[in-house]
Amino acid sequence: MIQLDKVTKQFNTANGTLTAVDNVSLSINDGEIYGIIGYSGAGKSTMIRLFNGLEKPTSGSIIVNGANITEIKGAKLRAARHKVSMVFQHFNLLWSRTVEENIAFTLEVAGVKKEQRQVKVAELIELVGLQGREKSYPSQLSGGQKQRVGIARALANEPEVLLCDEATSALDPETTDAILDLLVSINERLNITIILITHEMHVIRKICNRVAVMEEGKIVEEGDVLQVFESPKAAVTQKFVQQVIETSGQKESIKQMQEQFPDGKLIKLFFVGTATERPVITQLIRKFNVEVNIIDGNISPTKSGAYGTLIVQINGVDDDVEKAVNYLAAQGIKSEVISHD
Ligand SMILES: Nc1ncnc2c1ncn2[C@@H]1O[C@H](COP(=O)(O)OP(=O)(O)OP(=O)(O)O)[C@@H](O)[C@H]1O
Repeated sequence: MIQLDKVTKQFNTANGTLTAVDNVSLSINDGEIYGIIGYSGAGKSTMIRLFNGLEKPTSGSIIVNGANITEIKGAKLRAARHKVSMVFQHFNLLWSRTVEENIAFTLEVAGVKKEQRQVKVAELIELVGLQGREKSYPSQLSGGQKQRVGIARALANEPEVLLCDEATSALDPETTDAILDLLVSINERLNITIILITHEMHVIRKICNRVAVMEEGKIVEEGDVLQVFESPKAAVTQKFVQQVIETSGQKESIKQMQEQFPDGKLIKLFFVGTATERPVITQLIRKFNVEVNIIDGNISPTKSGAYGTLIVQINGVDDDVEKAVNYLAAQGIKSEVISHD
């Protein structure tokens, strides 16, 4: 468990005191994937550096797995830091070393014997899916492969916490998804706590259990990812949520849709934590005497179920349409009628 209690970090600059992290309290459970999201300058990098003692808070306390890293020093601090590893946006690899030598480096520094190092490196290469690339140099790897090396290296000394500093921001969307999948499988296989910072809500939605939204050094909102998606309170959170839920169609006016589909009822369905494997729309057509056209939608999986919206046109006699809408409600799918015929 990681606990921050009223943590503030200030920097002295030429223009006076700058508060990068402002009175932040939060707790992160063992084994969860916790995301911190914010725009540039919100204080995310400073926050993540506080977790491994790279920055010292101006005030407040940080407890990582029982150790108050704001108070301990020397060997105790080094041991506590050992349990927290970091993955970087720009990989931070040693360019003159091969993949296996990069991963072995942390073990060399820790004084692990050669035979043990070789076993561990082989294990890590398999874990991150880099078999066959052991002898390659970083310059011969794709961005995604470089980040796999960065992740393997971070895991070499068997940390309890993995910090990811914009670990996918330098990657294209497909590679981002593959690296996020890898982080989830590492979290599940090794039961390691992952804390990531990002400016992309897609990353939060895809892999995090909980999220904290940062603005001007403060946590302005915090909670389960689905809950935050369902009812974002702070303006900045609403903006982030929009990033992932608006489809091209929904960005256009609803009025246009109403003109294009004048018959029946246009209904917006909200899927929040819904099991996507249930064929709800098929059941709707089978059970009721209605026709359903899917007009627009954006539903994506989160760690706790599907999240998103679907706009459908339901055609039929009033009574049947109403029954169909009630059926959806009974299935836990909220709906909003956006037009009547
Ligand atoms: N060492 C430092 N000295 C002075 N000011 C700093 C220092 N590090 C960060 N800051 C300031 O603290 C504020 C928060 O910066 P931080 O890098 O933590 O934000 P961020 O959310 O990570 O932004 P980005 O995504 O652009 O890195 C900024 O105003 C930044 O200029």
